[in-house]
Amino acid sequence: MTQTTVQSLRDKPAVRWTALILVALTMFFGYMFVDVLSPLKTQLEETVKWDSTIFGTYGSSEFFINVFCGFLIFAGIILDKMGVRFTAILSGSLMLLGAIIKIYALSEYFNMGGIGFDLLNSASFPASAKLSCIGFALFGCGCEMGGVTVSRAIVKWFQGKEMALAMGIEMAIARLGVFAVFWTSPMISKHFAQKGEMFLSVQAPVIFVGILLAVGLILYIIYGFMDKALEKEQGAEEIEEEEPFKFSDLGKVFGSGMFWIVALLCVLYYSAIFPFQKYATEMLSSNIGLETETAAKIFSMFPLGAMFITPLLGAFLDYKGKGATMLIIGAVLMFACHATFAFFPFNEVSHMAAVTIAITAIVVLGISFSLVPAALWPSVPKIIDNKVLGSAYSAIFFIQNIGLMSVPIIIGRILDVTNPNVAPGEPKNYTTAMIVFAMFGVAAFFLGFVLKIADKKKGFGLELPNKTK
Ligand SMILES: C[C@H](NC(=O)[C@@H](N)CCCCN)C(=O)O
Repeated sequence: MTQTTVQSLRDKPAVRWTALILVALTMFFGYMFVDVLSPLKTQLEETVKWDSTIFGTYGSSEFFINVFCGFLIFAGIILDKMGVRFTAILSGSLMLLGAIIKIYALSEYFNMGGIGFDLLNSASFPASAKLSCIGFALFGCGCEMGGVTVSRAIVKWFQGKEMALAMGIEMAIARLGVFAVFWTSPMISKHFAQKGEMFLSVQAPVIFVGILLAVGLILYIIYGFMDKALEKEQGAEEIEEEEPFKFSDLGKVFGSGMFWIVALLCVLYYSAIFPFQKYATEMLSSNIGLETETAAKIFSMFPLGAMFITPLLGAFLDYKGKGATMLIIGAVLMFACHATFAFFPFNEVSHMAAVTIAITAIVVLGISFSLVPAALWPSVPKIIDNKVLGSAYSAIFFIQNIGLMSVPIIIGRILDVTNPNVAPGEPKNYTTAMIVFAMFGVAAFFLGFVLKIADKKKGFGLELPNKTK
């Protein structure tokens, strides 16, 4: 006699992996948009007169609303109250709205005195930059909200199944987005620059990724139908999710010493990664004398390496442990890369040697960027009570966003101060800026040690494997 069991949608691998691909693709487009202008810093300087301070402020603006209005905390509440479907579509819409504003800000029409130009323009801060910041800030709300929502969606579909693998793959797909944009953005820009279309040379890459964000919103809507079908089938209460957000949870989270060590380690480490991405292309062309397109291609090896190694290191952590050690090694490697760009005399060696050393340093940073995220995020459940895990993650993101917001401004200011007589588009001295990035590595290294010692004393099991035999 054969027995037939009714399979839930979650039990069908093809269905749950389709759900993952739908939400991960939107994050892929989101991460592309985050860095769409990063390889074009020099062109922005020449075309729309953004000096390094302005560029830094623009880079920071992604996090303005998340930090100053505490939007990330509200995002958690919205997610709890309205659910994954609504929040996913809201975050996708915010990302698209931000993109449309940025596309308008970089248009020839606007910059030639179009609607809103006179209202926003000032000698010290061009209207194109102000409006781009507004667009990027709205986009940033959607992107960070999307990040939290996607994690929740993965829990919904994968809890009790391949959840860590699904999270690793989602992160890898996001890294692929950064890789893709460091290739496509300079290529599109060059195409229009060669035709003498200066505004389009910075606007067209944004239009391209803006269209992808519209596709991303459609994917979120399609995901919404799958989400609804799952809820209808099982009933929302049957799906084990994290506890709903409560303000009192924040007290418990902020009262934990271990939370502060991890949150500070996170802000220090990520402050030397995402803000560095914004300056890396110009730093490479300045240090080694490369064209923008070539410098961006070299830098694209960073997210690509991280994409392949992160899931492997996640698996290593699952079976062998050594989470705190991985954080320490990651910080050392990050310091080594930034210190190389700060101190190595690239102009005193052959071009070939300079390029080889630069590529090696970038690959080392890629390994570091695999070690730290692979070890950091899965460490949080070991030190924080499961009941307040959702609040802990949003609190860590909030603290991290403060660093991601401040550092690009600081680096931009440093570049302008240390390069007083450098004309727009000319190579810059990046030594001081790179020393600052390297110092974040030193601080993260010490915090990694503090974490390891605290773990040894209190027995959180950060060095132990996740999987029990
Ligand atoms: C998972 C982690 N993402 C984050 O930390 C985000 N809060 C920051 C993303 C910055 C770009 N918007 C990661 O990507 O490792």
